[in-house]
Amino acid sequence: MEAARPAGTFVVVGGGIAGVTCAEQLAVSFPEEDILLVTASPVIKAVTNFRQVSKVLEEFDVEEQPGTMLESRFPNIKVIESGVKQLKSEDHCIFTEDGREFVYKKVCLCAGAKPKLIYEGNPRVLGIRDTDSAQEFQKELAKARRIMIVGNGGIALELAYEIEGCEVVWAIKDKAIGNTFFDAGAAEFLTSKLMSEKSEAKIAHKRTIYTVEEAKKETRTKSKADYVGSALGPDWHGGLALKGTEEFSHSIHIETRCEVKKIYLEEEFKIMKKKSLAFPKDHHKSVTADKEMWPVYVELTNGKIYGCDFLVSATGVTPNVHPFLHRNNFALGEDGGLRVDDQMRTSLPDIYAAGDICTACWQPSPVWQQMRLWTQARQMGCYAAKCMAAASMGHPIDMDFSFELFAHVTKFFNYKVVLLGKYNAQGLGADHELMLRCTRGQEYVKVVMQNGRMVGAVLIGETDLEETFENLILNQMDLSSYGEELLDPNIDIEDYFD
Ligand SMILES: Cc1cc2nc3c(=O)[nH]c(=O)nc-3n(C[C@H](O)[C@H](O)[C@H](O)COP(=O)(O)OP(=O)(O)OC[C@H]3O[C@@H](n4cnc5c(N)ncnc54)[C@H](O)[C@@H]3O)c2cc1C
Ligand SMILES: NC(=O)c1ccc[n+]([C@@H]2O[C@H](COP(=O)([O-])OP(=O)(O)OC[C@H]3O[C@@H](n4cnc5c(N)ncnc54)[C@H](O)[C@@H]3O)[C@@H](O)[C@H]2O)c1
Repeated sequence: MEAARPAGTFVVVGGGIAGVTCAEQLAVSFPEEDILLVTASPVIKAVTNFRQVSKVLEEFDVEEQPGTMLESRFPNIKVIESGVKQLKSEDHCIFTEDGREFVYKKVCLCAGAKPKLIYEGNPRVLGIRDTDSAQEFQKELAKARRIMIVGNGGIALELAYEIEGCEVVWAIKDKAIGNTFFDAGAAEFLTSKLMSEKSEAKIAHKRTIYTVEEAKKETRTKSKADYVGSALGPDWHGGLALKGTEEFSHSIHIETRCEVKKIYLEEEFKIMKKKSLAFPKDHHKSVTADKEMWPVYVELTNGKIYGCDFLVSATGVTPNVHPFLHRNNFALGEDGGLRVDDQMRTSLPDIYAAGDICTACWQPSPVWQQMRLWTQARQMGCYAAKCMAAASMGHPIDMDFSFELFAHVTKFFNYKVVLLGKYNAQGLGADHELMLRCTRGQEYVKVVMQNGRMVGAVLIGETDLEETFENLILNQMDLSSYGEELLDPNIDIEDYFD
């Protein structure tokens, strides 16, 4: 006898970009059905002003909104504001913090990720993930004279450029800045901008819009404070004054090829009688001992010790799988995310996952890789909903086109940055060539070539090359005969390949 089809609704867990996009798409696919969006955060993230810049590049704004706004846009979505504390996969149900139980026929887990902090729990170590943690950081920065940033990815890059009025010691494991996005050449291009005084007319670029009044946030209960809110995204710092106590605009010192060896709070440090270093204002002068006392001291693996007001750990994220693991034997990826296949299914029946929580385990296109980014959260959320709908109707669907080519557009140091395909020659071994074009202070163009074909590119500045390069990577045209002309600024490459 055929097993009875489980009753229940479509449920989505998480009110970040992945969850909201998934719920919206389900609401469109099943206008007659109720879609439940269960989220621990008091606000949801909505994608607005979506622009398809080219075939795969997309840009959009993000608004933090109360759940009721989503409900009014999609009358068949119901937002439940409570964290999921348990998932019973065998019974097809979830239990929320406020004591409710919801039975699902299919559920998509979109609970995001948490910052992977070094020295988690130390009161002088901060991480940045959601609006609350960003505001906490801003509050501490407003009292600070010197901070240390540890990590070399997106958050560290943004902070290093944005912070004013505070000395910043930036400690990185690598030899150049921004290792998750750039090679040493691009890093050098950006470092020169970082080290020169920031332009006075700093262009305002605030894209994240916060529409929820402070009052609403203050009504959060203590138990909810244990949950992380949705991750911040493009221009998260646009509305925050990232300023320390001092009057200078920018003061940064980079310590390369080192990690944090140990952290000492002030009292501990005094007893040890070790020496800390003064902030190296002039790189040509020899380093001197610091005469000031600081709330925390950071000893680096290169032997140097710096005192500071606090340390920001911008050291990546871990998928937020913990609330769902109890008695559920999920297959996990190497990075700890829920493994999903090409239909966004986890290893357990009727459970899908999308966004930062999941690890893409399908055979990817040769020029796509997963990165925990805003754009991928939206694409995965949307595609997961389509897969859930297709499975309900009994047929799988083809992989969405957005997974054909990795494409990310962002802004670092006020430059537009476009990353395409294997932009850092990821996984290509020695079997590739790089071509470069660089005009200091203006643009940096790097293409990654393999067997005469373009497989990746980094475009910094207003290069206008993204669409053409995207096409060249997608159509894998043999470009061997063009040689270096490919990057010749005197040739209009768009006309060339028309
Ligand atoms: C400071 C910062 C800057 C960034 N900048 C960029 C950028 O410029 N460009 C870019 O592409 N990406 C950026 N990112 C990354 C991007 O924000 C994330 O990849 C993306 O938002 C992930 O979306 P998500 O929906 O998967 O997860 P999240 O946004 O983390 O949402 C998870 C949701 O699940 C909820 N939740 C958690 N646990 C539970 C539970 N047990 N029960 C119910 N609900 C739960 C949370 O409250 C939240 O609503 C940035 C990230 C940070 C932290
Ligand atoms: N503009 C953007 O696209 C943008 C901006 C900010 C954040 N983000 C995203 O938000 C998420 C969080 O950002 P993030 O900067 O924390 O993560 P990230 O993954 O971008 O970078 C983490 C960095 O920390 C370093 N690191 C890891 N462990 C370390 C340790 N123990 N000691 C020293 N360094 C260590 C890594 O080498 C890496 O440089 C990421 O998914 C990131 O892609 C994107």
